[in-house]
Amino acid sequence: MSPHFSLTTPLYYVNALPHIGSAYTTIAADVLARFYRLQGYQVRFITGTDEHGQKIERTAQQRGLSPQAHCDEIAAGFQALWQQLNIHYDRFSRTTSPRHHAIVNEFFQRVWDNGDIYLGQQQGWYCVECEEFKEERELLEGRRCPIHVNRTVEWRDERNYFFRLSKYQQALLDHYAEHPDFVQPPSRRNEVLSFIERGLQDFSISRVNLAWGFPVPTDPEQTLYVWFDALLGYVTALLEPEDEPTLANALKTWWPINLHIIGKDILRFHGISWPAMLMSAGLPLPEQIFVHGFLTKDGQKMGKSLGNTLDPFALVAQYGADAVRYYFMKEVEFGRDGDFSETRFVTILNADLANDLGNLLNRTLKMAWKYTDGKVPNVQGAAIPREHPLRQLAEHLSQTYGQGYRQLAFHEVCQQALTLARAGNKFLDEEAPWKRYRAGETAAVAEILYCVLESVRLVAYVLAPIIPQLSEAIYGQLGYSIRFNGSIAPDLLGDRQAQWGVLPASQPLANPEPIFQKLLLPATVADSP
Ligand SMILES: Nc1ncnc2c1ncn2[C@@H]1O[C@H](COP(=O)(O)OP(=O)(O)OP(=O)(O)O)[C@@H](O)[C@H]1O
Ligand SMILES: [Zn+2]
Repeated sequence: MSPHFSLTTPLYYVNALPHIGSAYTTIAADVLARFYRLQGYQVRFITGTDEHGQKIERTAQQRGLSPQAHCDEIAAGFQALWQQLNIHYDRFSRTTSPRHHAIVNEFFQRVWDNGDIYLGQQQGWYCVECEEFKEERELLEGRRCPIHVNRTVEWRDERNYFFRLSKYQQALLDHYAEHPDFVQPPSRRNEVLSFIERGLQDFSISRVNLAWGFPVPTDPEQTLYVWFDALLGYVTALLEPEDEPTLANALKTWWPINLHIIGKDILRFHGISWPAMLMSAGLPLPEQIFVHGFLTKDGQKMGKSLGNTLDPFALVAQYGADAVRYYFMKEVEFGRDGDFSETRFVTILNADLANDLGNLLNRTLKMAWKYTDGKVPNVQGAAIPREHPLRQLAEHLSQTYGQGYRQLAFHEVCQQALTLARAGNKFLDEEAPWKRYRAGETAAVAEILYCVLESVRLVAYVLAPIIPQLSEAIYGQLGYSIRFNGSIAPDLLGDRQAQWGVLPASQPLANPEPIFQKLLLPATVADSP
């Protein structure tokens, strides 16, 4: 049986349509899902929407809609964007689904039976946008949330059910000690660890005066806290459509989740509350949580609540899915913050995809039509000496790219692939096959063209999880009918295509057509000052 890999994005709040921040996490998860599928893994890639809580109730009210109608509309907006961005998720988990309700009830019961839920008095400052209590010392001047700097927090004083988080402090510390990679990158691990070391307090898992949520199973006067139910959306997503919605069914094949990809805003929920809840319910913990940085505008987190976002629908409509996917994977080191600039966007795409990669393919294909009869030159890749500069770089790429993906170092994978494309251009310039052809050196010309075409193929293969449509187009130009979208052809599975020398000698090539048109920076969408 092929190995399994399960991964999630956060389930996004449906307080507004998705923005580029939500797209960023989802692109990264899709890239990784595609990488693992190409490696022959069975993948379950989960995304979805988190639809309960006060924030949603209020937004629906402001829009004059019922909460459910509001959620349906926004959830459809998320799905539409994922389609445009060519995101191939396996499950879209919505926390208002009846099946999710059944899972939440069963999970609550386990935690209840374990004695970890009790009634207490909750007092504190609450950020509705975060759906989280904040400590006074975290707040900005004027009692504003540090993440939602345009919102003031609200005072709450109510009788709520609490989860005994403090009971799990030592168990969490032990888990972090035994699994040094549980939270990545290390800076985030240290951040969450020092938060645990400062001492954990029980947190309330119910609300009064809130209708939009699941009732607390043991006390329907209270509504379950949105985060208690939201995190369980990951579990519900593991059910097969024909399964009864029970925990046993949900957990039987895909649990524990291999990887949660999240932004740093929700690190404490994933690195502390979630594992403690799972421990209380007697379930194994997810293998890893990878925390990426923020896309910022003028140094501040872009967010739906702040309203300083970039519209991903417009960006994709203008530049195409692969351009958007490539830019964010290449330009922002995964784990760090990154500012978006449209000028930079256009510059990078033109340099990397139009020039270094697209133009290299195009000029080489044209030469192959002139000098080798529109076919891959009749050269055996294996016969190219190992010291050949392109073969050397290519073999280095095939040995390292997998680790790059597995470590979520997407920018490094892009850089290394581009290094090979650039070397291909330099090699062509230096070897000048047009001159050598005129000098009658046909064998040398065949070898030069073969090596460049094979390098382009390898770059396309390595980058296929990031730019699937472009990679498919490149493969098409090289005479393959292999698809990187939809179900994966068996000859793509495993690492075979990542090796040097795969391009078949004498394979008929397609007519050269530019695969990526140079982008213009329209004045109307130029960066604001
Ligand atoms: N600016 C951003 N940069 C990177 N990722 C982001 C950004 N904003 C949101 N995300 C992604 O979305 C997740 C949070 O989802 P949420 O639905 O709360 O979006 P949000 O835009 O932050 O909403 P709000 O502004 O109302 O808090 C983050 O953990 C991250 O995965
Ligand atoms: Zn907040």
